[in-house]
Amino acid sequence: MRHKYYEPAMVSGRSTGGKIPLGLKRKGLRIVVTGGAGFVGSHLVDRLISRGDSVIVVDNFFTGRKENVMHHFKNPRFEMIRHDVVEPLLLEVDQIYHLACPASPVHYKHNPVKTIKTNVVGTLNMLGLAKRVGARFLLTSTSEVYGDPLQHPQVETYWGNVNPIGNSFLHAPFAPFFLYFFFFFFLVC
Ligand SMILES: O=C(O)[C@H]1O[C@H](OP(=O)(O)OP(=O)(O)OC[C@H]2O[C@@H](n3ccc(=O)[nH]c3=O)[C@H](O)[C@@H]2O)[C@H](O)[C@@H](O)[C@@H]1O
Repeated sequence: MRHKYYEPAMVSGRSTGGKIPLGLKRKGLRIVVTGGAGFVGSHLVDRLISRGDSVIVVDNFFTGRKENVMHHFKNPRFEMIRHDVVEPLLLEVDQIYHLACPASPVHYKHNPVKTIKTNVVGTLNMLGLAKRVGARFLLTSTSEVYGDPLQHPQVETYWGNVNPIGNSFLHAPFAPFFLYFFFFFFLVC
């Protein structure tokens, strides 16, 4: 009986957690990072590039800055698109990290209707892309979903101190449920 030998996938000296057959290098993924020119997004891009993935940043530069990612400009595994996620976008990718959103109160209150569109329509567009190309999807949210937390810092097991019937209903994390609702509605009706 032949045995397959596996080793942890190592890229840049770091284990990626998955297992690949001995002797084979981990294949780089094609990843889109919306909001990748922002604070959190640009650090995520650094990490993805350093582990060998190809990254497409999609950002409308509402608060993000090219300077945050310009050190990757000459890297053939890096691309950047000025695009508002409220408009649909078709890209062939393996994974989607969806971070595009005005983050601080002064920005998300600047145009509340546009903020809701970004969170709901933008997230639906990115979920639609994920469904079309079979990509894995990660949605980032905000500590605001904890409401006025009773515990600091908030650990993963803490469910927050929030009234779920309030404005939070319109937060982007609920968009997947809207999507399921619409699919169900159109399939059944
Ligand atoms: O903690 C949080 O609440 C926020 O944390 C991060 O936000 P952060 O990186 O701190 O904020 P920015 O540096 O402003 O990054 C947001 C990025 O999204 C982009 N963006 C914003 C709005 C928009 O409509 N489209 C869009 O691409 C901005 O230009 C920017 O590059 C996440 O990116 C947000 O999704 C999250 O809401």
